Amino acid sequence: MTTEDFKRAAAEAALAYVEPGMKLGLGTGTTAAHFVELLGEKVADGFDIVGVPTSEATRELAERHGVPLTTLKDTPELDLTVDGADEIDPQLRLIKGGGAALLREKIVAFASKRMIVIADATKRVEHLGAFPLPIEVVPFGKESTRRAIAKLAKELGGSGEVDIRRAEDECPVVTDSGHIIVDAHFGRIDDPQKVADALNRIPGVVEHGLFIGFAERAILAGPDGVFELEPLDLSAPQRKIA
Ligand SMILES: O=C(CO)[C@H](O)[C@H](O)COP(=O)(O)O
Repeated sequence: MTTEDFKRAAAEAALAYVEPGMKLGLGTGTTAAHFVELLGEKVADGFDIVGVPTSEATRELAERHGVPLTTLKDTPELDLTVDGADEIDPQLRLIKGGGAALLREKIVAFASKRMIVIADATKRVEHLGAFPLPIEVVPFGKESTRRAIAKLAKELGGSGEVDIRRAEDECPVVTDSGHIIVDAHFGRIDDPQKVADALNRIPGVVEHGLFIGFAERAILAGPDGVFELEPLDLSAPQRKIA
């Protein structure tokens, strides 16, 4: 089986948590895309849900697959968000933003009563930080903001390398909300809340990719099967579900 198969298996397992009439947050990325596609199949079979996409890419995908959509303006409170992640630690603290959608992803997850993370098993880590932390930054003053983040990353033990994310044409990636993304090397993040608090104090930082206290459950799929992890489970995945 390939990584794509594992992502799809995790997405499929998450469907078990979707009930008729639910208002769903729809994540962004390749794993979330599997979920949206599978949801489309359920909708075609008569399943009644409505979704709020966390990016324009997810909006387009959902429309293509016939998933009914709404907005947070019309539906400010959601039942469940299903989204991917770049890293998941044993307390289900996450690094997100590899797909440059972290701001809308966090707003949608915060508007949801529950969040379930889906991923292939390689995303599970003991400590966050090997994946550079994506941070959404206002373009005005971006070099000053980048330097302030670099200083912080160094103070907290990282290499301090902070890169403006660029597209294939070398232009900075611009998010759906008109910001840029920087990827910051904090090294091993022992205290994610400390990093989050410090980043929130830097003017120009719109949001960062640390999701702390959001996920109630992670569904991970790998060569050993599909596992569920809950945040208080500080050891390895316990419950094999497929
Ligand atoms: O946070 C995200 C997008 O901003 C994604 O959920 C994260 O990057 C995981 O993506 P993938 O499922 O493609 O590995």
